[in-house]
Amino acid sequence: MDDGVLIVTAVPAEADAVRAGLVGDAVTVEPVGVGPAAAAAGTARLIALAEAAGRPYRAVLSAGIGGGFPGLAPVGSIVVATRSVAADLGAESPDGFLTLDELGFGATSAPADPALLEILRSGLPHAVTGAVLTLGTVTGTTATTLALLARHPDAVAEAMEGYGVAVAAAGAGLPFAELRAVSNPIGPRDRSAWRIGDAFAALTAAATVLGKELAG
Ligand SMILES: O=C(O)c1cccc(C(=O)CC[C@H]2O[C@@H](n3cnc4c(=O)[nH]cnc43)[C@H](O)[C@@H]2O)c1
Repeated sequence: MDDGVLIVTAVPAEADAVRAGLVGDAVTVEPVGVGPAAAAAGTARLIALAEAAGRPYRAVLSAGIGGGFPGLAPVGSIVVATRSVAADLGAESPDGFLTLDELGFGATSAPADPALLEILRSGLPHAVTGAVLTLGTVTGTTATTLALLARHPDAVAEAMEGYGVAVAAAGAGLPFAELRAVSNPIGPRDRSAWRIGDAFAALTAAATVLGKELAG
């Protein structure tokens, strides 16, 4: 017997929004904290606890709100990640940013599991798909927005946890995917432009569909 699918969010309000769309107990939703370190540590702990209880998860999703790149992922839209990228993990140099891969220390891009990605895309046909960047610092200037897009032309959104959840899932040999509801445009910081309620509503609607797709 397995414990189904684990959906990891950053904060309790995101977990509540996801749970509000779910029926049954095939999906477990847990908040583990903001940022990639909390996400990796919290996810690894939840996976280990489930394994120790003899009810291992069969897949792990990172879900929550996120920023959308203007013109690519509008506020209120749902984003399905083709890959989750640790976009600020590396080194600055006079010639530009060097990724961890370029430094020879490992991969900074975690691709979505192909089967999970197909489930998300077919269940959410209106979702925007593309790379979702994981950042330790929320982008707040046009310069950083443009630099990120130049380094990652396939990026459509950013958040703070996906890559961390992916590392924990990979460590346990579990399939991984990331889903985001866009709460704000990426760019010059304007907290008044955040539409967190709209994003939570989109998250609940997406969970309603996914609960059925993931239960099988
Ligand atoms: O308003 C602030 O100053 C502020 C600073 C840091 C984080 C927050 C959050 O509310 C983030 C919580 C959660 O939301 C995700 N998120 C949402 N929008 C973005 C974004 O544009 N860039 C990165 N992350 C974003 C993130 O995954 C956090 O867990 C508020």
